[in-house]
Amino acid sequence: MNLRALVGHRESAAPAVAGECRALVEGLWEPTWLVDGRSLRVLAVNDAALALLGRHRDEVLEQPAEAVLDTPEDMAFWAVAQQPGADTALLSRTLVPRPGGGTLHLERRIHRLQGPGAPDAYLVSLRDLTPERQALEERDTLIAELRATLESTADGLLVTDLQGRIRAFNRRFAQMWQLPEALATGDDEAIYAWMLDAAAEPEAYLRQLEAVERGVLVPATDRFKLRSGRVVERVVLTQWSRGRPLGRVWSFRDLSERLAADQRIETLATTDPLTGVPNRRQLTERVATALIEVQRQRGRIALLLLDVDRFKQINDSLGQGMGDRVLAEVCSRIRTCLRDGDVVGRVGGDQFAMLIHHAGAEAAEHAARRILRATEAPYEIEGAQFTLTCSIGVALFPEAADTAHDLLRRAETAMQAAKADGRAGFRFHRTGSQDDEVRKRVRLDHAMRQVLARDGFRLHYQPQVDLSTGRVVGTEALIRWRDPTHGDISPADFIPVAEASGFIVQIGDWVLSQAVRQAASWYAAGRAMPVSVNVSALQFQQADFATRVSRLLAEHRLPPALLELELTESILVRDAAEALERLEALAALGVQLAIDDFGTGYSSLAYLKRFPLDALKIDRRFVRGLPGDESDAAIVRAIVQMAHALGLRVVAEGVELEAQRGFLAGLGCHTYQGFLFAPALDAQALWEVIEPEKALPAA
Ligand SMILES: Nc1nc2c(ncn2[C@@H]2O[C@@H]3COP(=O)(O)O[C@H]4[C@@H](O)[C@H](n5cnc6c(=O)[nH]c(N)nc65)O[C@@H]4COP(=O)(O)O[C@H]3[C@H]2O)c(=O)[nH]1
Repeated sequence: MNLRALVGHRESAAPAVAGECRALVEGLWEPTWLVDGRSLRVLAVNDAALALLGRHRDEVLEQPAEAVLDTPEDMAFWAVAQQPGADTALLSRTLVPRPGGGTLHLERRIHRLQGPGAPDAYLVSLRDLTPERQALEERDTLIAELRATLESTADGLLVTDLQGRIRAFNRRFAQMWQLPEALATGDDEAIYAWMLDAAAEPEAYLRQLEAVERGVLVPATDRFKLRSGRVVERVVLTQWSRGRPLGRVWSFRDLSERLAADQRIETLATTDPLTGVPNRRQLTERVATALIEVQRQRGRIALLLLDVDRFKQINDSLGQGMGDRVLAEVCSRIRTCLRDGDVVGRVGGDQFAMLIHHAGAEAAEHAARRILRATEAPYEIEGAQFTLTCSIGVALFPEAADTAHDLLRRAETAMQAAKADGRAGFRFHRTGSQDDEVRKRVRLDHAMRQVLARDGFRLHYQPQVDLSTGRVVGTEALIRWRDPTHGDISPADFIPVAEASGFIVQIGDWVLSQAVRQAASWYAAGRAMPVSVNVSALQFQQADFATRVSRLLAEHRLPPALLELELTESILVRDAAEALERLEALAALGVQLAIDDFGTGYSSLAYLKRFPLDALKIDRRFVRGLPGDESDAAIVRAIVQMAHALGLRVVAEGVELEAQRGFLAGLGCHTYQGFLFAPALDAQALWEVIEPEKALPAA
């Protein structure tokens, strides 16, 4: 409907026009009224205006214009409206009381209708801004609430659009990434570069990021480490609006404390707080894991259970604090006796369990003896000096049991048996056949002691022959034991028993003095014939070993160069620093030092260079396959080359065939010994080989 056209009629037919104007105003959506231009009285007003302002039609119709809206601004407008040059229009916002309470935010427009045919009237219309204002206020509140939520979370949050442009991040994010103040308002690239630089492994970080970006809409979670050492979990979620992805929310959570706490809980749950070693629970688990592994490889393990004898007395007499110190010391001594990979755990008040890998009866026995020796050495704690003993029970897998729980129980029973046996010792958990074996070893050990006491051992000497000249240039002393009933007993059988029981020290002493005496007597007879003597680890470890050697040489007036000591590789590896000291003392005496059974142990160039050695003996296991076995040939060739490079003499053992001799000579090996030339002979027979013309002088 055309307002102007309609209102234009009023001039010609005033009452009809007033009615039309009213109808026109009534028909408008907006709250509107019409004010007569001359009288400034309200001509017409629509229901929308009356409802909004809470007025009744009769209150305003024909009334002065300000009867509808009486704000100061409106009143001022109408007051001067008749004056020449006065404003003909007004547009502004205003506040009026809402009928029934509250305030209305209005935009009011007064507009004088002008132009040909237009009635002389003012059209006043209102726009209710209240809902818009409310929406704005609500949005501001919502934003404030969201911001507060963003800031109140413990996670670092970063909001980006789909192109990765940063839209917002919270303070925690800036803290977590240690974002400098200047960067916080910096450009996106600088922030991203900073983040990349803060990652402990930038390459991996980038790869993870790319993976996240590829899967735009898929929620992703990953973890990475910062250079500060902190571990961060990242969760990426897509932001949606009306079914369309808008961007992503990256939340970063610092897991370091949680992981450390988990670790602490795990440690508390699995370790013994006093000694720091695994507790019973963890030890049992470790045994169970080892069993699975060992079963697969058909291997063996030994479980030793140690109980400190009469620990209650220690606790009662020295106090519980000291008792704890003693247990800690016992534990640390046990640890020194174990190899890497073996495990000690505290499984009870004064009980420790040791898991020994790859150990059969012999190795377990060695370990038990080592541990007993270590724990029985004198203690000095806070000025108190004392000694203690321990009892050990040994259970072997697969003989004794095949579960961790049973193995522990068997070790415990064996430990109880050791206690019942008088303490300060060890016992195996026994099956019948093991019993037999141990009985045999005990008998052998006993017999050995008696043989030594009545001087029943003999030494034989195996000639060592120069490969280039064919002359005998040395001998190896080998112990012999002939039992009246059992005949010859091989050193390969009784030496390990003597080593396990410690009796090897006495046997070794005897061999050494016997060999020195023999070499001295050959020397006195005009034959400088070097003698090599096997030295066991335990013997070598005696603190006064070098002194004893020196005393023997002096006593028999043997030039030190005529005595060679054969040591096994394990001696050098076990306690390298101490071994070096002892070897240097021996080298200083002038005796020769050789590594026996070279290649079977822990061959390492490092120790060959470090120790003052003179010779290497190639183990006869490598000589056996010569010259046909390629791997033996390669090993022997490598050993000879290495010895040449280090300026060491090489002696090949166990040469039985001419072809072996020829091969070794071809390689430049210096000497050999073996049945090809002669087995170990008694001194008389050897003399006949080396000095057929001369009679043997008495040893
Ligand atoms: N198949 C074969 N064997 C040969 C040949 N030539 C020599 N043999 C044997 O090889 C062994 C060499 O001694 P070993 O490697 O030091 O190995 C020795 C050594 O480890 C130990 N042993 C012997 N006597 C002593 C000793 O006085 N003290 C110490 N600590 N250990 C000793 O007992 C091991 C065995 O000694 P034995 O039975 O005397 O065995 C000796 C010797 O008789 C050969 O051509 N073929």
